[in-house]
Amino acid sequence: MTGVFQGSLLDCTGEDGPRPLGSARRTRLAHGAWIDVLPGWIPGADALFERLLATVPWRAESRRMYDKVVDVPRLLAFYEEGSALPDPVLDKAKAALDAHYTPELSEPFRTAGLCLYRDGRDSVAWHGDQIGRGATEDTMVAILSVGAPRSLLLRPRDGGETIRHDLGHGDLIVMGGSCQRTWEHAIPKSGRAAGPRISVQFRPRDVR
Ligand SMILES: O=C(O)CCC(=O)C(=O)O
Ligand SMILES: [Fe+2]
Repeated sequence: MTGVFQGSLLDCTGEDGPRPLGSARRTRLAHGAWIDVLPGWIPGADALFERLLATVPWRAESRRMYDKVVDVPRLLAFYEEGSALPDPVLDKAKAALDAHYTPELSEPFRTAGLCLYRDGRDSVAWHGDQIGRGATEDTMVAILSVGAPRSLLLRPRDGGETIRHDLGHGDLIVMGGSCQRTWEHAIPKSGRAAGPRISVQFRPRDVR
């Protein structure tokens, strides 16, 4: 969470596998939402970033906005339930998330969405992951960030202060409880020179 220094330091420890999720710090938010944050969760995150950048079949998407078709400002890849993830480190990450969160979530994470923010002009607008059950039920979305840190913002839907976490280099954030329906999140455009970042979102079935 604190950027290049911490990312590189943890990369040098030679540990194998994700750090224990028991050390994630939980912050309870308004309306029954919460976030868990664990900086430097994945050792070797900078190498993982390079591999994902090179091997994932990144797609550009466009979306209709009123009467215009606009490019989505980031590249995407989606791994459906049951499909092989693009890197063995992501299998380990998913297994660790399942082992830690299944008692609370009552189901495993099933899908992995990947976003590539090529530079500070790429972004995602304010939204909740509300396609499917996230609109009506408590759930979890776990996001692993690799590459250069970008700010992930969270704000309550009904107004209130915005929370910011700078995430990259193997950091983990898990959004839980009512977070997808009572809060919104965004990765705003950045005027500062921002290097590329990849996020991997693990979600349960029928949450998107
Ligand atoms: O890149 C991120 O950390 C957030 C991505 C996101 O919110 C989404 O794809 O729904
Ligand atoms: Fe999202």
